[in-house]
Amino acid sequence: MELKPNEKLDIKNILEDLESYTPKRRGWTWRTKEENLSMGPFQYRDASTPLKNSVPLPSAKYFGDIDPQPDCVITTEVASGRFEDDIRRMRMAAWHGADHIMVIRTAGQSHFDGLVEGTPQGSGGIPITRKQVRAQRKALDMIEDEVGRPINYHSYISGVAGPEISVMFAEEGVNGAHQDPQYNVLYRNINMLRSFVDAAEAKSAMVWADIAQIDGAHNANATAREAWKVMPELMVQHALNSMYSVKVGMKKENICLSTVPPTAPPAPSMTLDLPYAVALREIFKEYKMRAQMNTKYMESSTREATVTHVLNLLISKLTRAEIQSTITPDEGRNVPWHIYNIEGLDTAKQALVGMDGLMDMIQLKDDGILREKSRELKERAVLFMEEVLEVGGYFNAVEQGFFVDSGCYPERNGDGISRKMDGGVGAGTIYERDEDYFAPVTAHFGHNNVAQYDPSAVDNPSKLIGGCTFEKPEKIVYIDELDEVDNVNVRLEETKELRESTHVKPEVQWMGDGIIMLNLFLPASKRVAEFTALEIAKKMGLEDVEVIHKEVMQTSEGTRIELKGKVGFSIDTSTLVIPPEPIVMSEDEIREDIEKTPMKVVAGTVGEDEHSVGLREIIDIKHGGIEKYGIDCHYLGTSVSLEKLVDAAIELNADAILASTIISHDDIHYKSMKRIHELCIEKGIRDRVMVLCGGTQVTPEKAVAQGVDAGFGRGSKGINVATFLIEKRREMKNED
Ligand SMILES: Cc1ncc(COP(=O)(O)O)c(/C=N/CC[C@H](N)C(=O)O)c1O
Repeated sequence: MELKPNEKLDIKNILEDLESYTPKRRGWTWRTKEENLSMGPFQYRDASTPLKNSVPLPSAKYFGDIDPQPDCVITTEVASGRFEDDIRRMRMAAWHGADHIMVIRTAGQSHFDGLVEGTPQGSGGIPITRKQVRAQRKALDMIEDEVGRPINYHSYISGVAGPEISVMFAEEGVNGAHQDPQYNVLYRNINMLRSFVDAAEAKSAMVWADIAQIDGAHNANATAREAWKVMPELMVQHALNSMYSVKVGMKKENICLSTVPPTAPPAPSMTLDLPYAVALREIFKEYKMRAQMNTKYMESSTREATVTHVLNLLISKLTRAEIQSTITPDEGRNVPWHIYNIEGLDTAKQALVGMDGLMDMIQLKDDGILREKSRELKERAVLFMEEVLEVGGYFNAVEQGFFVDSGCYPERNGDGISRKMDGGVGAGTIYERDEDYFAPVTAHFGHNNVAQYDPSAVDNPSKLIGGCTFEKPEKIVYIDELDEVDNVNVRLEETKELRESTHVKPEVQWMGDGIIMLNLFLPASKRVAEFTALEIAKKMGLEDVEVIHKEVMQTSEGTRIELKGKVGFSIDTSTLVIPPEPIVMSEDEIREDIEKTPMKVVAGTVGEDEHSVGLREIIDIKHGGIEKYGIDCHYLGTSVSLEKLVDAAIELNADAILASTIISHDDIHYKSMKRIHELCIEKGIRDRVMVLCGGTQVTPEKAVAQGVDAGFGRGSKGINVATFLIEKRREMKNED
């Protein structure tokens, strides 16, 4: 099914016939670099092939709506718990430049000792199931065709059912996955021996399916007490998982090290994080870098998180990152919401495009603290690895609490995460394969006694059963639903009214969740402001109100509060009176009309307003202004008094007055409009002079309510104004 940009995704259509869906391709896709790409008035040195459909940055309108794409893959993490709603967010993300969709799993899935089936709702993530994976990969097939760039689908291969999930991912064409046995051990307390045996099996299936691997080192950043102190250990963790993967047969270009700049301001981030980033890339030259944004030092200020993210992006730019993972600015306060996934993506695109060509102009110093610190970190990492060997290897080192110790190795605080070799989930569940063990499957790791049945099948064991599910997808046992209540069909029924009618409710992550946000300032101390805000929200009729961000402006003078709350109603959009979009005449039609009947206008920025750019763009030829159609414009400049503007219209016998104002304090812009209208009446010209007013804070309907003929808000262009002038003049002529 081909998606149409002006039509919503049909989730029911995506769910149809999933039992026979097979993936279009396997493996990871990198972007295609476009050397010296020309876009609009510019040349780009670090860009990739542009998209067919996308949403440019807001300021792209100044440059012909260009939307250049950085050369690295850009990730967004999506997982609200309802995969059907996440599919819509994936489409929004793809239009904002994401080509790597990472699906967070429902809390604790790592401890499920088997595959989950059906489509249960998750918490903090999605229960990864075959049906849900198929639905999302099928949707991404359509979405990637719509935006014109392959999209990598990604989730996690970890936990007690790691191998089973890996096989399922290989069967279903999943393109990327986290796989790192150290994650099981340190963060999910799964038995270390089981974890590494499972990892060999899981990685083998990944190798067969060409799945790109991301490791779990970033978790040490997030878990350590002082994240900058685990840098030596991180390099050891990267080395252990990378080399283990190579030994299993994974190609190095599919091994992506998950690296997070460890700190954030007010730490002196660059002097701490950049040496580490340089050291890491010097040691792991042959591997890919997956740069993740810092999530440890992230509070509920989305602004602060965004600045930290931009500093993280600078580090990626100064060193290298083949995958740039974006974390939504609100990770510090909620499960990521639609709008924040998009903000994270736009932050990455904006910063990376803004830094296009940077490394052709600067280079990192070859001496000084950068190199000294980088060297020191590498030495500490080597010492760490040497001591691991001294104590008898990784498993012993884990038992002795080597990892995530908050000392900066070789200093130790003794507070590392220690696990017992014979402890944890899945302990004692490894069984030696019998001599006559045989599994007729592809990409199986370890001893598989095929020759006993057919020496010619040693490299292709599944030949003995005519192919396994990897060669014969029709052998996959597809289970649709297991739970009659907790499944997508029930959820779709519950939200049917909103999906299949003209009723609309606000939402942050789920269709119909009704949640909105309020952003307000209260001239009160933090605690008083918090409870005042809650009271305001209740009086507004919001339900389940919760403050999600408090920011002191000054202890007693004021506090900024952000809160969320639910609206209990929906709006039937079919009952709304929505004024038609202003139609735009063709340039030729406008020119012909002006040639036939010349037009003269006076224009100025009024009152005490010195902003001239907006009006100049409406007037000047080079901005596509109305002069290009032959309209005779008399521009009076800025801070023009209202009387002077009206008098000029009289002296010049103008057909129209164009007044611009950006300043909107105390609604001064609307008061000025009303006054211009009144002055034209008082001076007896109102019936023959058109009055148009514009500015970034102008709402057309409110402008007309002041008595003027038209208002033009943010984004208006010369052709909009010219169209109105022609049409209004025709209307006035017909009335005469
Ligand atoms: C190596 C590894 N395996 C599994 C999981 C997840 O495993 P559960 O399903 O048990 O939560 C993770 C999680 N990482 C955090 C995601 C981060 N926001 C990221 O972008 O990387 C992991 O790092």
